Amino acid sequence: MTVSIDTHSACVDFPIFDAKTRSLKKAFLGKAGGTIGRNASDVVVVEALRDITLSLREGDRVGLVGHNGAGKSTLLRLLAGIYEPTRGSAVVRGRVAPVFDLGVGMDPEISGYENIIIRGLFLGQTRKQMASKIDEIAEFTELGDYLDMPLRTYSTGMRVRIAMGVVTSIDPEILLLDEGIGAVDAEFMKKARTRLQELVKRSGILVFASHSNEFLAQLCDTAMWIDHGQVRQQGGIEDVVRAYEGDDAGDHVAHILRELAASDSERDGTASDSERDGTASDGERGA
Ligand SMILES: Nc1ncnc2c1ncn2[C@@H]1O[C@H](COP(=O)(O)OP(=O)(O)OP(=O)(O)O)[C@@H](O)[C@H]1O
Repeated sequence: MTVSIDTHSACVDFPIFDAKTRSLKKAFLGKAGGTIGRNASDVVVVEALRDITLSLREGDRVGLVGHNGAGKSTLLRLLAGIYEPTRGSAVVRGRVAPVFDLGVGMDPEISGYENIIIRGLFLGQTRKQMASKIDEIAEFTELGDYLDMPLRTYSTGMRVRIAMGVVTSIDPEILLLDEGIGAVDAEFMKKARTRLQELVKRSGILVFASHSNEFLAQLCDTAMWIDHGQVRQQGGIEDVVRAYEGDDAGDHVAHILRELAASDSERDGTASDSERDGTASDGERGA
């Protein structure tokens, strides 16, 4: 099956039944957040997304940038099928792995091992697939005997290790990432970063919302600037970040992209086993 995402003039409104309507300034656009208005029934609504038309195909890696409340998370949830468009349409073909909240799908009363399986099922894997990956994931987490202990005995970072281990072990057709994944301790992130980049390479389509230009440059090719629920600009990641955040940020992205290209070509000279494996799984996926 070919993977694809197509939305046509998709809108998402959130009706707010208990809004203090007296203090509502009509047509006022703050810097953050979607437009506040009224629907046909005169109920106050937040227009989180307005007329989003986009078309993504296999191989697309799109970063979402924009102010707080611009609509990035709402767009990811629309693509994940968590929200239906209020108007317009959203058609998503392919197995979606939504990675929004690393804690979702984890049970504090069962062991780390059991949580690895559960979390994998939550992301669309089968029990058999998870059983074949569990040793490798366990090793990645470096949690040792803790994996037999109930999850409630873990620190936050230890839980994140489990979640990251599982997320980066799957083969998603459509990977939807919210930025929370950036919040891991630096040393572990270094190790997780390579796995995350490999995960993205295996995915058919990536849509990634983040405020970190470094992360965006590492994982995406193109970007989309969401502004008050609308697509303000779409294009190469450097251009979009430059338009959204200014020249310093644009230059920073350009610098990261140059560094990545340099280290890629350095590695290409001496292709490692993991790279050859990566190419092989690219070919296998989608069969
Ligand atoms: N469940 C909800 N009920 C009401 N309004 C909501 C809900 N979820 C989001 N919104 C509103 O929709 C708009 C878009 O929010 P969204 O979370 O998509 O923004 P975002 O771009 O992801 O922001 P951030 O960068 O701060 O994470 C905001 O105005 C927000 O207040």
